[in-house]
Amino acid sequence: MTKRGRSWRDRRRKAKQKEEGVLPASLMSRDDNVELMRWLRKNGFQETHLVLTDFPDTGRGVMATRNLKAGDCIVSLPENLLITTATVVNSHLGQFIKNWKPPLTPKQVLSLYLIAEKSRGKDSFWYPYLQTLPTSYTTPSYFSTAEVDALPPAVREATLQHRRVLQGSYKSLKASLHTLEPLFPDWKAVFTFKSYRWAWATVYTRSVYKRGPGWEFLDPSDPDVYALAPFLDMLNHSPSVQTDTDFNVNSKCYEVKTETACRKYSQVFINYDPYDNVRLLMEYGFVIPHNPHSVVTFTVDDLVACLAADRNDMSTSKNLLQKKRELLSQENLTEDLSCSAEGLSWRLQTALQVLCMDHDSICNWWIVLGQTSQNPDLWSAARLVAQRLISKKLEQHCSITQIAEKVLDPGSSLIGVFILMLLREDLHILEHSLKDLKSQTDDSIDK
Ligand SMILES: C[S@@+](CC[C@H](N)C(=O)[O-])C[C@H]1O[C@@H](n2cnc3c(N)ncnc32)[C@H](O)[C@@H]1O
Repeated sequence: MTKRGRSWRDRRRKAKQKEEGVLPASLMSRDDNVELMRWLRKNGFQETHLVLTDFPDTGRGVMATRNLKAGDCIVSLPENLLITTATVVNSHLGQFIKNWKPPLTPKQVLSLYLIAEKSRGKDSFWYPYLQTLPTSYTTPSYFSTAEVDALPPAVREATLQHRRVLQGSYKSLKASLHTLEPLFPDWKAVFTFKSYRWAWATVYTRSVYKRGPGWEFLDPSDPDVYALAPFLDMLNHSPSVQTDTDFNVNSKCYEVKTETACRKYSQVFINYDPYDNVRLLMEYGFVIPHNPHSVVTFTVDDLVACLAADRNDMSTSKNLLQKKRELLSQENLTEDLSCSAEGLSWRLQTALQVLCMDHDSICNWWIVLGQTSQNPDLWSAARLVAQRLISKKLEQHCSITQIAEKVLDPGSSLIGVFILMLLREDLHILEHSLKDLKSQTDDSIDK
């Protein structure tokens, strides 16, 4: 029998709880959470009707203890409980940050501060908060080699880029870490790449938007808009809710208002933004099943390759093709060429029709800006190319998914679960889009 890890057993238990309709487990009796709530209240956090809870499908989140209606302010966190660049500048680290060479970005400042405060243990004001933070994450810098290899090429590239940014960020600040020696005699052991990776992921996955004062000594290439917000950062994301989260300059509190009612004993979500699953995986380390914002994207080269597959197609002559490529980039039709559970995006349909035009009709290329029904012949040619495009992508995706299913063990890694979920969602989108195109073709033959 294969040995199953703790995360597998946890998920099994949660799945069983879900099947049995058992209430999710409250986390409020855990010492660290009791301490967190006590600390928050002592520092001006207003009582909420929310409790920390372990949910079967999302892990730790927040549950409503009464019905919440649209317009309710569900969290109000005073400014003194936010960690921003101002917190760091006004701390014992401030003078070091001001003199850092090369200048630090706001994300680097917050990451350094998190590591510094964590290393102070109970002496840190933030200790009750820091001890409730995850000790590791499921963002790209935590993917194993097998997990990176299992990704589709575009997502793999985004993962590697994410890692390069993190490594570059650590490398650039490393040169001046020794200046912290007066505060941290063991700075080499404290500010390691591993601790930086953790702090960086904490800032990435848990910050809310709050515009800072624009410190002249910070690198302006990264905007100063991040704030770590204890308790508020326990709220999970759902694409189907609407929330209004912002700093209220009158009350001097960071507030979350829900625009979506929530029933007592249900999980309270906020909406991070209308992100697709790739972006959620890259930035937050999770994916949403049936995410309405998920898309499979194509490049112009993908489209052209399918056009060229039809050797009789006059629309592929070299000069004409070049002209069409220029047209697409001039009209900003080279990006967001995608399909979703709703079918082909307007941009993909339009780009395909442009590519299917012949010499004579290309002068009037703008006719494709209307409905596809206005150019039935052109659209039926474009639809055939679209079918080839999607069949090809589906074939590639099937083999990527089959390999991933063999090499990834969702029983022992949550990252594996998310990667497989991402791949299967993409398969579903492609299958659905292909079916839709085929039935459109059948309908047009029947007419
Ligand atoms: C701001 S934190 C939310 C609280 C977090 N679940 C915790 O226990 O600390 C954001 C992280 O929560 C997780 N998360 C948020 N929404 C999720 C969802 N709908 N499903 C699964 N994980 C989610 C992801 O790991 C994400 O990086």
